Amino acid sequence: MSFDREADRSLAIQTSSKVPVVGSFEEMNLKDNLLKGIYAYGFEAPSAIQSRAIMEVISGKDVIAQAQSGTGKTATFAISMLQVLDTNRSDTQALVLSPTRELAAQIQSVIRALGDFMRIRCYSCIGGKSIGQDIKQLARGQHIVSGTPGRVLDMIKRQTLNIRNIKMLVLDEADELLGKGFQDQIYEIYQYMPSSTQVVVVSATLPSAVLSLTNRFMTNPTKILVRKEQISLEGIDQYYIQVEKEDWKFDTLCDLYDSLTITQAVIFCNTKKKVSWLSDSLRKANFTVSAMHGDMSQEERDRVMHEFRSGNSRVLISTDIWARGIDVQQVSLVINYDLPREKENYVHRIGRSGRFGRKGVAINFVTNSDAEALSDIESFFSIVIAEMPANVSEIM
Ligand SMILES: Nc1ncnc2c1ncn2[C@@H]1O[C@H](COP(=O)(O)OP(=O)(O)OP(=O)(O)O)[C@@H](O)[C@H]1O
Repeated sequence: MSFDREADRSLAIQTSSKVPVVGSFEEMNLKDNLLKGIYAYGFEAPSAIQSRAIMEVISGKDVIAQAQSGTGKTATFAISMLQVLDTNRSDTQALVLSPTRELAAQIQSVIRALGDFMRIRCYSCIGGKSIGQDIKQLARGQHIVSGTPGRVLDMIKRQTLNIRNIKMLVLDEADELLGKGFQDQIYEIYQYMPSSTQVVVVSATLPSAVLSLTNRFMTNPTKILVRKEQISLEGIDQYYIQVEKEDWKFDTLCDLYDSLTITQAVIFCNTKKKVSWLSDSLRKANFTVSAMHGDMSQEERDRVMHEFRSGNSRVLISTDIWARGIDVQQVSLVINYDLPREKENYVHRIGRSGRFGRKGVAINFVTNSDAEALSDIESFFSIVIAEMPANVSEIM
C-alpha cells in the first residue's frame, strides 16, 4: 500500500475526542460469566486500548481501534463480542477476519477461553482444513466465526455460513486485509453482511490510505488512533548489525545462535525459498531450528506452531506469515535476516517480542544496500536503531 506522508502526519490529531477511559473490567458492566472468564484467563485490569475501545464497541458504534503490538487488541474485540452475543440463540452473530490461518485459530482460542463460562460456540473457518468439517461444524450453529477471507467467502457462497443475523464484523490486521492481496474478498464478504452490521477495524498500523478506505464501509466511526512516532514499543530495544553483503549474514547468525536460545526467537526472511534455504543450512551446521512458510502443508504448519508454542522449539524461521498477531509470550528476540519490504511490517515483526509490557530485543541485519531502507524505517517511526554492541550479553 502506498503512503501519503502529509496526510499520515495530520492523522496524529484525528483521534475522536470524548472517548471515556474505563479503568476496570467491573466498571464495564459485563455479564457475570464473561467477567469470570476474563479473571480466570488471568487478566486483572484492562490495557489502554481495552479501557477505551471495549465500551465503544459494546455500544454498537463502528470503531477503528489502533494500538501497539501486544497490547491486548484481541481481547478488546473478543470481550466486546462476547458481551453483545445472545447465547439463547445458536446462529452466527459475529465474524472476525484475519490474514493468516494461524492468527484466525489463535483468535478462536482466545474467544473460547474468555467465554469459557458462557456456553458459547466459536469456530475457526480457515483454508487448508477440511471443508466437510466446516460444513458439519457450521451446521451445528456457531455464535462466533473467526476465519481467513478465502474460506469464509467460500462458506458464505455455499450458504453453509449463515450470515443473516451477523451483528458485528471485525477486521483484525485491517491494513493487511484491505491491502492488495485481500481487498476484493473483504469487499465481497462485506456485501453479503446485513446492512446494519457494525464494523470494527483493528491494527497496530493504519496508514492514511487505509483509513480513507474505511469510509466505504463504516459510518461515523469512533477512532482510537496512535501517532506514527508512538507505534514502536519502548520496551523493545532495537539494533542493527552491519553485514556489508548478503553472504555474511549466515555466519553472523551462527555467531548469535547461543543468544537466540536463551528464551525463544523468531527470524524473518523475505521469501519462502530463503526460509527453506536458511533452515536447511543451519541444520546442516548442527543448529536446531524450526521453519514455517505458506507453501508448507497445513498439517506441517500446525505441527511447527505447536512445537514452537510449547517451547519444544526455540528458534523459528519464517516469512511475514508470522509477522502479525501471533502471540507467543516467551519470544524475546526477533531477527530481521532481511529487512521487511513493507515498513508497517517492521513494527509487526519486532512486536512478536515484548508482548504485553515484556522486554524484547530486535536485531536487523543490514547490508550496504539496505542502509537507506533502515534509515527510512527510523524516520518513519521516529526511532533510533543503534549499532549492536560487540558483546551480545550486554543486550540480552
Ligand atoms: N488486560 C490484560 N491483562 C493481562 N494480559 C493481557 C491483557 N490483555 C491482553 N493480555 C495479553 O497480552 C498479550 C498480547 O495480546 P494480543 O495478542 O491481544 O495483542 P495485540 O494487541 O492483538 O497484538 P498484535 O498487534 O501483535 O496483534 C496476550 O498474551 C494477552 O493474553
